[in-house]
Order: sequence, then structure tokens, then C-alpha cells
Amino acid sequence: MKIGNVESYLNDVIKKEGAAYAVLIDPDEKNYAEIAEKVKDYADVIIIGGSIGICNLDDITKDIKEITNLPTILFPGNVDGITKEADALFYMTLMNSKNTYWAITAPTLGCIKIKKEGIEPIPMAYIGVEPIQNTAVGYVGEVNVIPSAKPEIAAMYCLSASYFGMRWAYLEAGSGAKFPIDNKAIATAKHLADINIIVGGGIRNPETAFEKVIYGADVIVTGTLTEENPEAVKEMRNAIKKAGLKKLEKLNKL
Ligand SMILES: CC(C)=CCC/C(C)=C/CC/C(C)=C/CC/C(C)=C/COP(=O)(O)OP(=O)(O)O
Ligand SMILES: O=P(O)(O)OC[C@@H](O)CO
Ligand SMILES: [Mg+2]
Repeated sequence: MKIGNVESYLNDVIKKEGAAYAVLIDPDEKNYAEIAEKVKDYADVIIIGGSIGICNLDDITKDIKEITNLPTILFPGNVDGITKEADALFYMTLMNSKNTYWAITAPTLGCIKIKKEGIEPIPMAYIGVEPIQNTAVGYVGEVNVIPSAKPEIAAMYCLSASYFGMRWAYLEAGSGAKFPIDNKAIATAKHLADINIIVGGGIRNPETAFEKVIYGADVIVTGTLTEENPEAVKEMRNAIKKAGLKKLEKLNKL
């Protein structure tokens, strides 16, 4: 499947700056407009989605696009998480769900609408790692949790996803997770698989974001932090871009 505009844009950001910063906005958040306004100069892309309930997704996505003027990617928690107002959508399989609904049925039920509305699908493997079991997505998605002490299992899912032809893998600790994805899981995945790695869940300060990029994350996602303190976005961006450049310098020396 051809690479579309939003995916190319993300690839360019990663190529030039070493890493991209995605801010997750839950459409169920009452202050979504305020978050969008505060993050618009610092995020590279806005992702829109939630595990539970979706209200007015069309209008909210339209508003977020108008306020930020940034590319928007839907992050659907189910088949109702699709709107033509968005530029793109993570066409995702929750690879390690115990329920085939989340692994393949939900994306399949959504595929015709995505095509008809002309939304750009970005093929993505969604992989749930400890402590996702304590978060909404772990519960809703019936995740067969990968222990954080077994980073090689997360990396194997990334390699498997790349063999399936997917171009993106999202290592997810869960929104509001007590701790983020283990550095070793990121490094092992990056070493093993030719795939872009998105890391999210429990990233709450610039030091953590910096470290995740150095270990191999191509995209860092924050949701809870930017909901609670949207001003933090500036420092987060600085850390992500600083780590990105450091990573590029290291690669150029090899
Ligand atoms: C591609 C299509 C049409 C559907 C895919 C549907 C799949 C596979 C869903 C996976 C399971 C799932 C529930 C994912 C939700 C991911 C998401 C948007 C998480 C955002 O965080 P929340 O869990 O809403 O966080 P809060 O609890 O903080 O609100
Ligand atoms: O809310 P946080 O913990 O930043 O997690 C963001 C994202 O990974 C959730 O899908
Ligand atoms: Mg939510």
C-alpha cells in the first residue's frame, strides 16, 4: 500500500529531526480546544482518540484542525472512532489482544468507511506492554500483557509486524500508566525490526521522553501530561528534538 501525505510528512520529520512529537487529544476531554491551542506550536502532529465513548467526533476533529493547523491522525478505540474530518488514521491491529475482535474484526469493520471517506490509513501494529493491564485500553482491548521484564517479546511483535508489511509499531504502556515502556524493549525492537516505533503511555517529563528517543523511539506520544498541563509541551518538544539530533549525529558517525 502506497505511503500517503501524513505518513510521508512524519517520515520527513523523523529523517530530519531524529524523532517526532505527537500529542494525543481525547475527544471526550471537555477542554480539548484549550489543549489544542496550547500545543499547536510544539507538536508535530495531533492524534485523536479514546478507549471509552466518543462524542461529536466530527465537530471536535474539525475544531482541532482549525485551531492547530497540524495534521490529524485518528487513533480509534473502536469502529466509531472514524471521521472524514481527519487527515489520516492509524489502521491498527491490537496484535496481542486475547480477542480477535480487537486484533482483526474491528479494523475490518471500519475499512470501507475509511476508504469511502478518503482518510489516509497508516498501517500500525498496536502492542500492549505492562502496566497496560491497569489502564482503560488494557481492560477494553483484553490485552495479553507483555511483561516489562521480557523486552524481547515486545521486540518480536515489532519484527512480526514488519514481516506483515506494517510500517509502524506502537509500544503502549497505556494512558496514565504508572511507568512507561522499558528502554530495553525499545532498543531491542529497533535493533531487530525495520519499522518506525511509536512509544506512549506514562511519559510525564522531558527526561523520560529524551531517554526513550535515545533508545530508539521515532515518535513520542503524550496524552495525560498535555491534558493536565498543556504548558509542558514546550519542554517536551525541546527534549524530544535534542535527543533526536543526538541520535542522528550518532548514526551519521557510523
Ligand atoms: C482501525 C479501526 C477502525 C479500529 C481499531 C480498533 C482497535 C484495534 C482498538 C484497540 C483497542 C483500544 C481500546 C484502543 C484505544 C486506544 C486509545 C485511543 C487510547 C487512548 O487512551 P485512553 O485509553 O482513552 O485513555 P484515558 O483512559 O486516559 O482516557
Ligand atoms: O496519557 P499518556 O500516559 O501520556 O499515554 C498516551 C498514549 O500512549 C495513550 O494511548
Ligand atoms: Mg481517553
